[in-house]
Amino acid sequence: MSQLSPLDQLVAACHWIGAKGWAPATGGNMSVREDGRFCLLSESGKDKGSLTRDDFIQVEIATNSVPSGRRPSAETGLHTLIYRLFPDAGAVLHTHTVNSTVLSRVEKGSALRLEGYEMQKSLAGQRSHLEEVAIPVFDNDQDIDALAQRIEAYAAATPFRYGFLLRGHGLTCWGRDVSEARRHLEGLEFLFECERQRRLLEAL
Ligand SMILES: CSCCC(=O)C(=O)COP(=O)(O)O
Ligand SMILES: [Zn+2]
Repeated sequence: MSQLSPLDQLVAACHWIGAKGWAPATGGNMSVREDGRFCLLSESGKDKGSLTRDDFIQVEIATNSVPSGRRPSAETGLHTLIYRLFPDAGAVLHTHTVNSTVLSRVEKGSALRLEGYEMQKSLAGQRSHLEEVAIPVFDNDQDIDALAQRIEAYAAATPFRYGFLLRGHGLTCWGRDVSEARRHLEGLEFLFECERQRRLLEAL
């Protein structure tokens, strides 16, 4: 059990993500739920690998309103959507990795289907490599409200867990707390690397 506060755990996760090279330039954004009403979101335009506690901004989950008047992530609407859709979600991590950027473009369908990998068990509730894990892939959009509406409509028809890919953009994933969100990010990123290698080798 970590002695760090959830925000300090999130700051540590951001540094870890930065060290992995998973949030190049100013890419990526991260948040943690405070309670049923508010979350704390990374400030827009910063290097997410060097964030401190002061770089997180309180946002109202229901309305996206920002009491401080500061500028949280441009993708705030995706984080708040996740907190509304998944009441158990306690932290959200969005990264721009090469694997998630490329695979989401190569995959032309509406989901990346992972099957046959022991590491699927890094995802909460997965018990066997024989089960399929479907990670939805949504076309990217600069209109975050429109994108959030598309994701919400998809989720109503096709329930999913863990995260989603934005085509040519990256992965957004979550967990019940920062620790689980980190595990899901690391597990999914490993699975994406495997899937990229498998597709490359099987094309030979
Ligand atoms: C070069 S990053 C483009 C914007 C983006 O996709 C991202 O994740 C970072 O945006 P933010 O407003 O959260 O800094
Ligand atoms: Zn992004």
